[in-house]
Amino acid sequence: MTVMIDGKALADEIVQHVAHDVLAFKLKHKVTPALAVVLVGEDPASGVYVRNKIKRTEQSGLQSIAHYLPENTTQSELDELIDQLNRDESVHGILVQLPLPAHLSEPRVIEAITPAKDVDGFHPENVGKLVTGQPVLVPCTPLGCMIMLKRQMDDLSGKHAVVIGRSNIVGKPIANLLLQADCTVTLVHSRTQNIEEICRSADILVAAVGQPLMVKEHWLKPGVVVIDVGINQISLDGKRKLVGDVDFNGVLSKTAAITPVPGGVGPMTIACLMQNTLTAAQHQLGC
Ligand SMILES: Nc1nc2c(c(=O)[nH]1)N[C@@H](CN(C=O)c1ccc(C(=O)N[C@@H](CCC(=O)O)C(=O)O)cc1)CN2
Ligand SMILES: [Mg+2]
Repeated sequence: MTVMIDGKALADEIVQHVAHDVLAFKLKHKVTPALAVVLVGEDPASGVYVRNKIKRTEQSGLQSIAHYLPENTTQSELDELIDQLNRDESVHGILVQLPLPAHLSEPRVIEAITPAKDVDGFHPENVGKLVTGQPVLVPCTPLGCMIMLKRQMDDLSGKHAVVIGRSNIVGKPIANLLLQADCTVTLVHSRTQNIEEICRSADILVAAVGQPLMVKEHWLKPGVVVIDVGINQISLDGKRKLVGDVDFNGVLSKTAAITPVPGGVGPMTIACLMQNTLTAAQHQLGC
């Protein structure tokens, strides 16, 4: 019997915990930690994620500040808004929803956010801290994955963790977090040879590649714990369906535990954003 790792239930638990700590923070400092979320354009999926972030921000007792900018926003207009949010002492966390429209530079925007307010953990200074083992603001999806793994496994030490995908948002940071948890880490990607063979030696498999149903039953060792970061829309029997990077139904005979899509990693990403906003506020107020 495989364990279904319930990301939604765990996310609810984290948000409740954050709400408790936010209350204590407010009583102590007479300040409400605030998260500013910036959405540029009309991407429907981004719109859903931003709405959910705002809902969770309010549930956590944090102050939510939303900036909706039109698709044709210029780079200098966006730079100007970020600069204003950086200087505003009542704002503790800043998040610019990705992807941005093609005419805007994501690296430039990420680097414009002051590292202390970078609740996404994407700024090179925060990436450097993560890689050198002094993490403060850790990217939300990898943080959520690690919380789920630690809940599921007594000890990660010495386990072979295979990460599929080398993105800055998920693959690279999670490989570093697994390394810090004393796993032996292999990061594989589209140019890797023998990818199936490498995956078959994994005790922990993290799939973050954006290829629907790519990981099949014969890629897995019995007893593996699978974290599926993929969120892919496919058309099945004429209906749109959300699936992960792992062939969920096909692999259940092999897995000791697995995250579903939806209801696995996704909700944890938003819960960890709440945790990061509180962490950012605590650091800014010197506690
Ligand atoms: N600035 C950022 N941009 C993006 C990030 C990020 O962490 N920071 N990550 C993703 C999108 N994302 C959060 O922003 C995100 C994606 C998915 C979910 C989620 O809860 N998914 C649900 C399914 C939702 C659906 O029905 O479509 C699930 O998996 O259960 C939350 C957050 C890229 N951009
Ligand atoms: Mg761009």
